[in-house]
Amino acid sequence: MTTTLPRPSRPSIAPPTGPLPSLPVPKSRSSNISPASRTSSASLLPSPASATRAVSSSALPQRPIPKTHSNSTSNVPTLSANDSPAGPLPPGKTLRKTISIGAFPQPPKHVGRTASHPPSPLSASSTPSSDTLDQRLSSGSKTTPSRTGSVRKTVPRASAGGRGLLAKSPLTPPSLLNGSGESVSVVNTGHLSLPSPPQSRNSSAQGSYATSATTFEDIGEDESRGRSDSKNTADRSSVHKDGKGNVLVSVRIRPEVGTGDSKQELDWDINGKRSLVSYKGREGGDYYYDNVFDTQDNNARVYDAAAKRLVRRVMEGYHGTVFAYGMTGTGKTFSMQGTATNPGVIPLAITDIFSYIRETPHREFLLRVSYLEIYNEKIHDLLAGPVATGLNGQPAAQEEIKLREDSKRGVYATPLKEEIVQSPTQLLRVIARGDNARRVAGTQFNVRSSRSHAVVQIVVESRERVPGGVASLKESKRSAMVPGGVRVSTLSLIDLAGSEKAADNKERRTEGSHINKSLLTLGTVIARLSSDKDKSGSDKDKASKDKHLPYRDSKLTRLLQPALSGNSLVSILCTIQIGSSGSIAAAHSHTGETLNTLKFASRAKNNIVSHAKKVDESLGSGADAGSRALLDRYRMEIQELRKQLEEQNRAKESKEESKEDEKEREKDEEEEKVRELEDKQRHEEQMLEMQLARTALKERIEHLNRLILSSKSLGVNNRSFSSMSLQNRGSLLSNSGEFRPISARSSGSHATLDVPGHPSLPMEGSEEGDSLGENGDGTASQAAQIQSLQADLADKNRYISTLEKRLLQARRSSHSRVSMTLSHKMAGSSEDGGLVATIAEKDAEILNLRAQLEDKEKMIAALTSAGKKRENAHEVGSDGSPGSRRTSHQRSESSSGSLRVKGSPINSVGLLPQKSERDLADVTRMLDEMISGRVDNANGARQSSLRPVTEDR
Ligand SMILES: Nc1ncnc2c1ncn2[C@@H]1O[C@H](COP(=O)(O)OP(=O)(O)OP(=O)(O)O)[C@@H](O)[C@H]1O
Repeated sequence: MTTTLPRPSRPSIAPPTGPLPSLPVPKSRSSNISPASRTSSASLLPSPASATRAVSSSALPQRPIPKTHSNSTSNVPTLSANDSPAGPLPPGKTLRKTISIGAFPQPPKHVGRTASHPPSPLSASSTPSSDTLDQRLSSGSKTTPSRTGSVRKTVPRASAGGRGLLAKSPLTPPSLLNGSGESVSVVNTGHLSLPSPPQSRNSSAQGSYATSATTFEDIGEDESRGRSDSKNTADRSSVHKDGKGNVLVSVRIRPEVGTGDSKQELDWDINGKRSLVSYKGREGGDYYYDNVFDTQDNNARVYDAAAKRLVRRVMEGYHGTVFAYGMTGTGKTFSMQGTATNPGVIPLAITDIFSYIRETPHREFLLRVSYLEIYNEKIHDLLAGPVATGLNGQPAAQEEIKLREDSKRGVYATPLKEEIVQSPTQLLRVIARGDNARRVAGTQFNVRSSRSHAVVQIVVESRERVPGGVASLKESKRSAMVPGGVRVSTLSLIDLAGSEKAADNKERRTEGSHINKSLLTLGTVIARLSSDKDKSGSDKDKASKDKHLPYRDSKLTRLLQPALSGNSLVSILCTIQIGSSGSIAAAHSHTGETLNTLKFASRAKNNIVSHAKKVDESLGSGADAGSRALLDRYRMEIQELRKQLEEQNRAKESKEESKEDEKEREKDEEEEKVRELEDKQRHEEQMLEMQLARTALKERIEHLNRLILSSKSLGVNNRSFSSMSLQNRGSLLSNSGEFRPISARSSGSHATLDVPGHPSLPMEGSEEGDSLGENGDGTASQAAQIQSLQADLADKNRYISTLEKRLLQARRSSHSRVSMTLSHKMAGSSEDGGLVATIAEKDAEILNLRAQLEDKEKMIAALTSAGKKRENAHEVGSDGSPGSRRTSHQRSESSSGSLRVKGSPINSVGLLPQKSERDLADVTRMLDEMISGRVDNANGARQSSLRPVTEDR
């Protein structure tokens, strides 16, 4: 099984808690109310129609007084023995002397019925006990020797009669199904509030349904338990053979209203225990039926004996039909619907249906209900709701409901609304709604006479549940297998309109003629069933027989065709009224009608042959969608929906996956952005660092340039002095012309960057105490200068290497992090170009600095060698030449003199030997060239290197 269909509310053991259907006001409708005005029928206030009826009812005595119809031109079907299509019956002869009994319920032996203690509607079944049956069967006589249990002896008339009429009086409690909102009382009675008939109504295995598991194929067995005499054994065999056991006929006598102690009543003998009705008057005789209910029997007993078993069979898969037949006002509606305190066949069947469902956990059920009426030979849907009003204020034309026939469904009305119901309360509400819409009117004989035949159809679909619990249910769902087919059976509960004499009112007369005509057709069909039954043995014959039967003469017989022709289990409840509380004429009329009803019942019992079989379980597949059981269609729909759900789930999952992907992508993008931001920040930091480094470098270069320029300017202006300048490098010439050795380092101090390890330099213009040297001849000063220059050089070297390192770092990080990351995005951008250019500049700067460094190293080397040579020369001079020790003044003079005489500076001084002088001159020249050349280069480079930086800024 692939699906689990909605189950009727299982915990219905508890009383229904919801509000019960709003019940209609009695007499709220009349036949002169058009279908369009049906809506008003639900009103709780008396309607004009009810007022009309009130008048008509008040015009009548408390109980309708039948008129004398001796010379009436009535069109009532008078199915007397003489004019019966079945042929005349001999006077005084019963139509049926032996009966087919107990086809439906088998009475529990312990349950008996006593006249003084009418059974409670909730008590166990009170069908006649087997003793009674035995007694009845053993009598076998036309006359009834014993009057035990007869109406005369046992009926407390006043109370019974009072109950009868009051039920339909506007002041009396309304009918259970069409009363006026007696929901509380309904609940209080317990009939509907305890939807657990197994306990309350003894439908359990211990009760009257001890054989509930049997089917109608078991009927022979059931019957054999209820009969013992040979006569009935013979009858039983015939019953079993021809299927008459599937037809149950019961007669119910309505209690009298008023005193009712008329002579007519004395002519009747009602023996419920023997299921016998005896009439001693003209055309009298004994009439045996399956059940005879006397005036004390309540609806529960009627249901238990006449319908309960049939209802159970329907639940097991048989079609079943229960209908009430009888003269107007005899209690058909009372028996079918009942009252709040005395629920009838319909509500009791509903309770039993749900009890059965509760007791059958291995099957699942689906119930749908429809409710129609045949009024003036037209079918109306009682569940269709109010008829819409057209533009002209007239009721809109409704599609006519027609009867159709197919092999699967038999005869059915279409289009007809079907409602799926899931609880007894819901089903009762639906039926109450239909009752509200049904046409009723006050007549001479019944203040609330049904003017139509009403048909409630409950379709029961059921199928086996999946055995093995949830696991196998899942398994079968997966394989889309259905464990069993769907069984569809129908329970038809029919309240016929009563046959009646011609009414004064024209409308009533029209209605009456239609009612009577259809009832006459019904009688005719049933009578002909009897005449044809011997001729038709086979199915083929049956079909040809059906053709000759006038089913189509009326809508009622057409609708009942499947039941009457044997496809259904049938239970007929005939209602009669034997007394007369009116005039003698009325009593006569009653007697005639009662006898007609009794004859109809006997013919039905004798003639209707039912071969009802359990319906086949259809697997649903193959059949067209329309004819498929709803349970099947639901299963397929559920499968389809489940498939859709799975697809939706899959789509949702993939959507969620892609959503997650997108989220991840977004996350990645965010991370990328953060990374880029960090890179950018780092880049900016590096740029700042580089700029700082560049500034420092620039200043350092300026400083160095200043130093170099001062040396150069000295060397360039006076070549001879340049040699001195080598000695006094870094010294400044005082205004007075005296040499005042000043540390060259001091001039650059202001520009010195705070380079780690760089010695702090003295302020510009400060003097060094030992600037003249310890000898005062400049030798020491030169050495000091050399030292100072060396220290300076070391500083520069360190600084340059620091700068180099930082530049290298900057370049690396720029290349790796910034340029690499951004190059693909910002390829060709001006910033990138600028960066590359900056790096190139830095490289050039480094190269320049390196070159300067080299120069300086060379200078130092030259100075060092010059210093050494001078020392040597000095040593030579001091060996023998006086005046070798000169004042600084003299030296300066000679120097200046040598400077002045370009090309022979040393000669002019004449202090150094020739070779040494030449060497020194070479060195000096070389230094001059180097300095001038390098400084020019450095200046050019500086300017070029500074330019972009300035531009950058
Ligand atoms: N067994 C009964 N016990 C008490 N009252 C009864 C019984 N049978 C019928 N009555 C009362 O008799 C009146 C007529 O009954 P009901 O309307 O059921 O007759 P009917 O056969 O349906 O008539 P119609 O064919 O005109 O519709 C109602 O007031 C009903 O309460």
